[in-house]
Amino acid sequence: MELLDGRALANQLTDEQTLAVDLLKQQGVTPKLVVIMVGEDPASAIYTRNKQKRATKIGMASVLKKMSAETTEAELLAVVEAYNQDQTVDGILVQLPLPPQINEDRVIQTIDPNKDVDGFSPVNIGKLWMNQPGLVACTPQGVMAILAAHKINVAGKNVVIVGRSNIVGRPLAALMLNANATVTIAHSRTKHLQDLTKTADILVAAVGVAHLFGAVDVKPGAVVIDVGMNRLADGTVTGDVDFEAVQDQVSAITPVPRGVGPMTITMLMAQTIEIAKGRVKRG
Ligand SMILES: NC(=O)C1=CN([C@@H]2O[C@H](COP(=O)(O)OP(=O)(O)OC[C@H]3O[C@@H](n4cnc5c(N)ncnc54)[C@H](OP(=O)(O)O)[C@@H]3O)[C@@H](O)[C@H]2O)C=CC1
Ligand SMILES: Nc1nc(=O)c2c([nH]1)NC[C@@H]1CN(c3ccc(C(=O)N[C@@H](CCC(=O)O)C(=O)O)cc3)C=[N+]21
Repeated sequence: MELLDGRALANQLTDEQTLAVDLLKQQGVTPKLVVIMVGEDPASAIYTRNKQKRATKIGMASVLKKMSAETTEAELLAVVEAYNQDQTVDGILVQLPLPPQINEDRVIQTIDPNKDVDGFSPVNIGKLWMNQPGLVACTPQGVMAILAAHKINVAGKNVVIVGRSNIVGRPLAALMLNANATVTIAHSRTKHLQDLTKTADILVAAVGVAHLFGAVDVKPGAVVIDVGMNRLADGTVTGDVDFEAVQDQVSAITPVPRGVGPMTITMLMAQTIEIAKGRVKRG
C-alpha cells in the first residue's frame, strides 16, 4: 500500500511557493488573500487557522475578515464589493457555510470571478465544465495534484465520487472528466451504493460521515481518496473511510488528517500567486 501523504507534498510545494512569492515581491507585488468568515463553523475554523499559518510561512499577505453571525446579507455584499475594487487584493474567499439569513449563491455571484480563488462563481464553474482555463475549487485541485505526484493516471479509469457538493464532488467530477476518466457521481439518493463503489478503480469519498466506507465497499487494488473530515467526540479528526480496515487491500490511500486537507491549502496559495502574477504584468 502506498500512502498518499498530502502533508509531505504540501511541504515540498511550500518551498517552491516561498520562492515564487519572493520573486513577486522583488517585482513590487505582494500576493494578497482575503478570507471572510461569518460566524463560527468548526471545519471553517480549522481551515482558517491553517490557511493563515501557511500564508505567513510563504510570505504572502493574508487578511482574515471576521464578521459576526448576525451579519446581514447586505453588509456582507458591501464588504465583498469593497475587496473586488481593492487593487491590492488578489484573492477573495468567503468561508462556507454562511449563516441562514445570508443567501450563499448571491454572495458567490458577487465575488469578482477574477479574484474567486475558490472557483465557486458561475463563470468559473462554466469554464471548468467546458475544459477552459479559469479558477478551480482548491480541494478538487488538491486531489488531482496528489494523484499526479504519485503518477497515478486517471485516463480511462473508473472513478466513483461519493458526494455532489459544489465545493468538492461536482468540480472534482469535472476535473476527472477533463483528465479523461470515466466518472460516476454518487450521493444520498444513490441506490446500491456498495455495488457501485466496488467497481471503482479510484474511489473518492466526500460525504462527511465518519468511516462510512470499509473493506466491503472497496475493490482490491483500488486507489482511495478520502476527502472527509469528521471531528470525533474525543476531538480527533477522521475520514469517511475506515483506513485501518481497508489499508491492506488498497494500492494507495490518503490518510486523514494529512491527506487532502493540506493540499487544499497549497492549491489556494498557488491560485492566489497565479492571480498576483497577472498584477505584475498589468503593472
Ligand atoms: N479536506 C478538505 O480540504 C475538505 C474536506 N471537506 C470535508 O469533506 C466532506 C464533504 O464535504 P462537503 O462536500 O462540503 O459536504 P456536503 O454536506 O455539502 O455534501 C455531502 C455529500 O454527501 C452525500 N451524502 C450524504 N450522506 C450520504 C450517504 N449516506 N451516502 C452517500 N452519499 C451521501 C450528500 O448527498 P445529497 O447531495 O443527496 O445530500 C452530498 O452530496 C466533509 O467531511 C467535509 O468536512 C470539505 C471541504 C474541503
Ligand atoms: N469557501 C470555502 N472553501 C473551502 O475550501 C472550505 C470552506 N469554505 N469551508 C470549510 C471547508 C473545510 N476545508 C478544509 C480544508 C483544509 C483543512 C486542513 O487543513 N486539514 C488538515 C488539518 C486537520 C487538523 O488540523 O486536524 C488535514 O487534513 O491534515 C481543513 C478543512 C475547506 N473548506
